[in-house]
Amino acid sequence: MEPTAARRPKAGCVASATNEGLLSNDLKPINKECFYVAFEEEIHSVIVNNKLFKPGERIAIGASGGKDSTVLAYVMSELNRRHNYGLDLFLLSVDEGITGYRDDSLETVKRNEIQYGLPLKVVSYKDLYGWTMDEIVKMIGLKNNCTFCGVFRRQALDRGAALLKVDKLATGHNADDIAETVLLNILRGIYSPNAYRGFAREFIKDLERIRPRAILDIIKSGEDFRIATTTKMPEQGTCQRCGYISSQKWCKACVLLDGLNRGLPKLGIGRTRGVNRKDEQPNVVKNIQSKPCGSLDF
Ligand SMILES: Nc1ncnc2c1ncn2[C@@H]1O[C@H](COP(=O)(O)OP(=O)(O)OP(=O)(O)O)[C@@H](O)[C@H]1O
Repeated sequence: MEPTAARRPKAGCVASATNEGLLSNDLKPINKECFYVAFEEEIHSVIVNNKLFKPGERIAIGASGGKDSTVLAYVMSELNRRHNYGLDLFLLSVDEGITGYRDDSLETVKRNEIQYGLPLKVVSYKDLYGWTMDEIVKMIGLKNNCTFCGVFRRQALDRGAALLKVDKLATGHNADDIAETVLLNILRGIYSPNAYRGFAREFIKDLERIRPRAILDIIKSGEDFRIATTTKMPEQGTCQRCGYISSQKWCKACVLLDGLNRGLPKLGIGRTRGVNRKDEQPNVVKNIQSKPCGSLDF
């Protein structure tokens, strides 16, 4: 997608989004230019029909420099202008401190800042937690570092959003990501946290190859789940340590950070549910009665 071109719907483009994908009104696959128009207008109708934003709101766009959030930043700024949403948009990036990876993609975000004229705020793990991911990997190795990365990123986005005083945060999570989360939540209920993560992604890709709509069907199934009225739901509160969102006394980020700072980084990893099982719980988790803050998968 050419990022700076302001694309206005063209008179000849009559394509629309259907359940079977993007088609022209004579049900032929659409060309590139009309695809862009249909794609953007489909997003516009989702925004309008679901009343996602109100005029005057401040919105942060989680900008990783990857393809999904780059498209999100482009489409949000374009639709805001085209349809006069009246939103104040910002780019929010988390620098995890991964040499050769995030430093490169942050360069893309800096280009987006200029191309779309959106103010950029970068928050770093080093500033927020005192550790870069490179330093964490040195301590814990390659096996469990994704837990730190995902949990810290989720909270870093909250913290960045608070610094920017935004009303909402938009992320570029796509249908594959949501379908994967639905499957993982089922597998976690049956097996254990983090089990089958790689399998779930591969399985979704295999299904998509056979039948692209399978992704949307999995999402629909997830939306249709009903939680038994007898199930006790976690209550949203704040972490007693850092003050950020948590359903437990300490949020997962503080549990992990505590382990890191004590030189025992594995303490906070793994299933922290069932705190009463002595054989399963490291001391730190028992002491602070920690349970997971929720699914923190990005
Ligand atoms: N370092 C980051 N800084 C800001 N936002 C992020 C960061 N990492 C992820 N996000 C947000 O979470 C979304 C999903 O991230 P994920 O890691 O699953 O990458 P992805 O699906 O490949 O998306 P992208 O192509 O945008 O990187 C991103 O689109 C972005 O909005």
